[in-house]
Amino acid sequence: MAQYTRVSGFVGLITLQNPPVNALSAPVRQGIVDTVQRALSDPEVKSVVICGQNGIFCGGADIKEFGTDMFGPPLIPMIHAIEAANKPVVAAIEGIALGGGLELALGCHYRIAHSKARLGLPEVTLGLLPAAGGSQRLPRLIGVPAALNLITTGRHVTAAEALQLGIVDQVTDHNTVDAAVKFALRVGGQSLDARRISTYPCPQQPDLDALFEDVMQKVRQSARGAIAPVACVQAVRAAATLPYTQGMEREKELMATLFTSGQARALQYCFFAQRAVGRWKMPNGARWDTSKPRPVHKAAVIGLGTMGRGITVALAQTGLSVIAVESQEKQLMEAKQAVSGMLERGAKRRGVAPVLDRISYSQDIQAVADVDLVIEAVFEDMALKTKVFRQLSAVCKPGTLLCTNTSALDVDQLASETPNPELVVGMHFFAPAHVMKLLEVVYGSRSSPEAVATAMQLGKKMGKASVAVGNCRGFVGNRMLKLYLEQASFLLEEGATPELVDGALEEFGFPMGVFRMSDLSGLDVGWRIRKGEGLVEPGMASGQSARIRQGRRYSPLGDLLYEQGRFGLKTSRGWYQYDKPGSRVARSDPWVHSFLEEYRARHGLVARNIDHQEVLERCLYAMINEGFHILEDGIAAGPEDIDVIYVFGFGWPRHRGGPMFYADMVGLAKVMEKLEHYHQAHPDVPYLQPSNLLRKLVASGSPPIHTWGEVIKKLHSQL
Ligand SMILES: CC/C=C\C=C\CC(=O)SCCNC(=O)CCNC(=O)[C@H](O)C(C)(C)COP(=O)(O)OP(=O)(O)OC[C@H]1O[C@@H](n2cnc3c(N)ncnc32)[C@H](O)[C@@H]1OP(=O)(O)O
Repeated sequence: MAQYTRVSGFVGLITLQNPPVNALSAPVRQGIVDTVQRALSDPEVKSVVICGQNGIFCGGADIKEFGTDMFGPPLIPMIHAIEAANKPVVAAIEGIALGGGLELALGCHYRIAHSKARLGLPEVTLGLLPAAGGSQRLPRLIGVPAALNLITTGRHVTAAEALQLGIVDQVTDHNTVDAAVKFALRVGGQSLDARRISTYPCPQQPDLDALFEDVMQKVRQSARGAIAPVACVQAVRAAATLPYTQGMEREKELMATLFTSGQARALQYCFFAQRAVGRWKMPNGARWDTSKPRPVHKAAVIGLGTMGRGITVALAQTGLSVIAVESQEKQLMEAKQAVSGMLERGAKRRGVAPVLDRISYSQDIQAVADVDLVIEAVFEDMALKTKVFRQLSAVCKPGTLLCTNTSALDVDQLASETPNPELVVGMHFFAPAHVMKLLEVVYGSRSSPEAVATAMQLGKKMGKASVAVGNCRGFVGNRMLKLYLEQASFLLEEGATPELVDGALEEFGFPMGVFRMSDLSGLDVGWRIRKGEGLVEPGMASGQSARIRQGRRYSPLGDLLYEQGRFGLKTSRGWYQYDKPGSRVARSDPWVHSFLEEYRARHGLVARNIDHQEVLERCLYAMINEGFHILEDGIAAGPEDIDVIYVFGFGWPRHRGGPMFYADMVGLAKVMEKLEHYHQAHPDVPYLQPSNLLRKLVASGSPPIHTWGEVIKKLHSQL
């Protein structure tokens, strides 16, 4: 809807009304068309102001309408009518002007923004381009390089930057609508010839071809297979080289391809999934809207290794007072220096003062006596963590939340070491903890809804996509990752190389293949995890039974590399070789190839040709199948939770929506059939057998992903 009033005698004020973000739904578009017409036909009205209710201009097109039969007046003629008006139209931008919202403002003759407003064309993040003239008007207004930057990244700019770029005409700290009305009164009756952006020539740019070639190359590289950023460059190129009307034709043509693409569906699914995970629920019925978080002002971090340092930075940057505890003096000093460095670099990037004084350091666990929440981040060892939890229970004030950053260990076991197990939850951060956007909040069987709500709220404050998950080995992310890693190693045994496997996964869109990722995180880390699981047996790695552990197929390849001192990047040798320790440029290593050949010969394995398709199916479908087990077990509340975890924590390409969405796109029947095929070929790998839930979904006609919950509910009620 749009409300119309006449203010100050001569100004028609149009207010967009569609909470929460005044998205341009069909009724809003109809409202704009009607009210603009009314203002233009009223002889008393000399000028028009468009604003949004509740301090928000407009969040763009209504994303919920995409994929439905869209009705109502289309955006493009609506914006053209505003631009063509013979009375000045001023956009009063408060809060946000995003996507179609900014395109609407660009159709206005003037734009006035509040100093706290943010503007942008984020369509690319939804797999689209600004196709209501945004790709044609913005370059004409601010020049090609700046428009390319905004449109291909989708980034939001502040009002100050928008003013500097020339997107807005004025910024105010006061009431924006009042300022816009005053402005509208002043410009009423003035010529609008120079105010219609579509009539501007695109600012001249030296060597346009070279500029576009360079940008296209960079965009293709960073897009990792996403098509929208490439289409955005093509649309801006049309603005720079064609008259406006032809440019609009090109914009429409490019949008037609994007609009119905699987990538747009995936990206829009991710948008809503990211928001849906905030509405968490636990199998016992506890949920986000009935559970009250506790206030957290002061927190503590125990253990200042890599994870503890990152968590300390993340907490301090959120505005909390933090006590950072490390029992070893040397470690503590090193950590203090490292944390200060991280805070200073972060502050410099954001143009703010570093918050070093929010952190105090101590060697003594007694220092945490009065904190509201503790995050334990000591070495991944149950005995050590148990000891810390016992100490914390004795030291902390009643009601302190005790959180563990374990990546796989049993949260219930840790909780059982404390007198108040309801106050224990997992807060599983991902390295580097102050950078990575994912947080798994792990509830144990006795965690209280209040404890979960508090951890979820803290995660949100830290800017993390926080997902509540149940307690099992590896939770969601690492439980699925284990099978992905295993399949990759099996493929090496069967004839693949690290380069082939990584090539297939990087072509799929992962920023890094599995072996490059292992080199980065350290082969010693993986070895320690396997040792903790009782899988590494000294002297077994090269023996006859090396390839069977705990009754199942096992690949000791990672253990053998570890035994050679090849830990990855840190030793400059791993699955690849590196010029020096820490260098990130992975080069093929002939040693690894001969090692694999000798290994196969020793174990009587005959190398066969393996193609990219098989790599993807084996690695991804094994992981997806585990995702179905996780849903069946109730460890994740829905497929969105798994997908958000993979997109935000494991580099799953967002334009493919996450593993469960991908399975839906590929077709559940096909995923099941392939799993059956690979299980038949590898009967010693039980997890290749399709899960019960996958079978049930296929038997129910492969319903769309948003309805899987019903099948899961039915499955649970049968148990
Ligand atoms: C032929 C031409 C066709 C199409 C043209 C398309 C051009 C476009 O305009 S595409 C849309 C561009 N706009 C965006 O991408 C903005 C998306 N929204 C956001 O980035 C954020 O929501 C925000 C506006 C910055 C607000 O953030 P925050 O305050 O953190 O609140 P949220 O939790 O994110 O959102 C609240 C609530 O609003 C829903 N929502 C937000 N934007 C839209 C939208 N454009 N359409 C529909 N719904 C929207 C969001 O989903 C939340 O609701 P939930 O129920 O919680 O999901």
